[in-house]
Amino acid sequence: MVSISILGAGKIGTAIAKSIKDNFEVIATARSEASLKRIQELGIASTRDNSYAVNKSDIVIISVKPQHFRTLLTEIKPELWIGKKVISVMAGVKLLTLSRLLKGATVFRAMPNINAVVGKATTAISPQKDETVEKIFLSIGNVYWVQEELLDAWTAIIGSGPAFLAEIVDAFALGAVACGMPRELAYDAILDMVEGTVSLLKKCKTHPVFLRDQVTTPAGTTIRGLMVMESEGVKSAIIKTVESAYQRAVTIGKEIDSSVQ
Ligand SMILES: NC(=O)C1=CN([C@@H]2O[C@H](COP(=O)(O)OP(=O)(O)OC[C@H]3O[C@@H](n4cnc5c(N)ncnc54)[C@H](OP(=O)(O)O)[C@@H]3O)[C@@H](O)[C@H]2O)C=CC1
Ligand SMILES: O=C(O)[C@@H]1CCC=N1
Repeated sequence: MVSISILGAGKIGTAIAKSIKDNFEVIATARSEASLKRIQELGIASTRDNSYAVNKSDIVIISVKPQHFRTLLTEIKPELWIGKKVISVMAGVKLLTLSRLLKGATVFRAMPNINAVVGKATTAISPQKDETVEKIFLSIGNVYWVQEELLDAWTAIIGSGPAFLAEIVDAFALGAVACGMPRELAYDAILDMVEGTVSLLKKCKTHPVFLRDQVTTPAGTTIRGLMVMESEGVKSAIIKTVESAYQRAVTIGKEIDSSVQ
């Protein structure tokens, strides 16, 4: 069985570990006792010793925060990277940086999202297709092989996207409460509506603007709401939201690259 170590089994690392543990031999690392215990309780081997984990495995997934990457590296003997496949899910950290630091390893950069927790992640991977790497990420959802140039944008839209959508759902719920709807009913109904809208957009492959126009009755309710969205700059705010997250991914990449020279 192919063995995989997951260095930094937090939110994303644990979601991956849970999904692959039946098909791969998995060992996960963390720093705190609480995290190590949490991982063990899921039936996954855990250790604080990153060198031990890397030494034991064919494939290594690095899922610490980018800011913790440098410290992580100091804990692993450099010769242990030789011959390993190493997949980083860290935001921003470039393949060039990885291959410079992990000498002798074949490096991949992947960007999943938190939907991995329910097997619905949308992961982009670079640089070139590898069957085993693909199998790992197919176990948490859909996989797209893309050029690395797209990964910072992917991070902003698909990686951070669930947080942005959650904010929008919450805003809808507050609107519902403002109109007198009970909060719990509102959340259930809004999530159904979001799911249905996504199905419609996917099934009919319609442009979102076409769907919008189908809903918008002349002198009806929707146009009044759309007028507010327009005057409040909602679309522009969302474009800027994504662009700002993208810029941060680019900056993280530069910061990490210069901090590990
Ligand atoms: N959260 C998300 O939605 C997404 C995150 N990512 C990327 O995934 C990475 C992890 O994010 P996330 O899971 O949210 O973060 P978490 O903080 O949940 O997880 C990070 C984990 O790393 C562990 N850790 C830190 N330093 C070390 C070390 N030296 N040795 C071993 N373990 C260590 C921490 O251990 P302890 O718990 O003991 O402190 C923690 O469990 C980031 O680089 C992020 O950019 C990518 C896509 C989506
Ligand atoms: O916020 C972050 O930096 C990470 C990357 C994508 C989602 N969370």
